[in-house]
Amino acid sequence: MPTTLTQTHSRPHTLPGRDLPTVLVVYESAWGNTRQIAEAIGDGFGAGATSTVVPVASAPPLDQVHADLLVVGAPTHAFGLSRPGTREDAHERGGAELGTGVREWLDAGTVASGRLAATFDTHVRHPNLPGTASRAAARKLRHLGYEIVVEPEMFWVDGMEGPLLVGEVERARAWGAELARRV
Ligand SMILES: Cc1cc2nc3c(=O)[nH]c(=O)nc-3n(C[C@H](O)[C@H](O)[C@H](O)COP(=O)(O)O)c2cc1C
Repeated sequence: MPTTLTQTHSRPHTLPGRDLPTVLVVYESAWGNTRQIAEAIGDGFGAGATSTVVPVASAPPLDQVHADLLVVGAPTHAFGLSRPGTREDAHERGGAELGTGVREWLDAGTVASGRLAATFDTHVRHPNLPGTASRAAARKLRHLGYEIVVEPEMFWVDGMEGPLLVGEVERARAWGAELARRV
């Protein structure tokens, strides 16, 4: 079942006295490719966690995130995380108008309020450009004191607007399931 801001999963057979881990997936997306990946990652957690998937504009301030695992995803813009200018560029090319991004959300954080984090991005495969949003986000989270539980992961789109390459949604679901085993 897809997870959204308002929907959460709960395990039907929870052991008495053992709470489910909580996972917050925060994403940025101009054309919806990163959103699809974020939702598939949330699906991958299945009933093993209470997971919430939320666009960065609706996310709580980073300092108020107390999830057992924080997952952050963004489209790669200019070899890293988007900036106001690259988001404006995306909007002029037909993407959504985004008032803020993952860079600003992370930069507003002052301390790791959680312990564990993971990052992902969407990225054009051809040509294979250097620099990714997921590595930039992981650096910022590490700097705040988060432990990055797995290597930053890239998911491939066919071009500026997407679509995602065949199999990437399934790979994202599998990545979510793998993350669920790390919390
Ligand atoms: C201004 C701008 C700069 C971009 N720079 C890069 C880049 O450096 N490397 C890359 O692989 N893709 C780049 N892209 C393509 C984005 O990665 C692609 O638009 C994104 O993955 C789509 O995801 P979304 O639908 O979630 O916005 C760029 C896109 C825009 C709009």
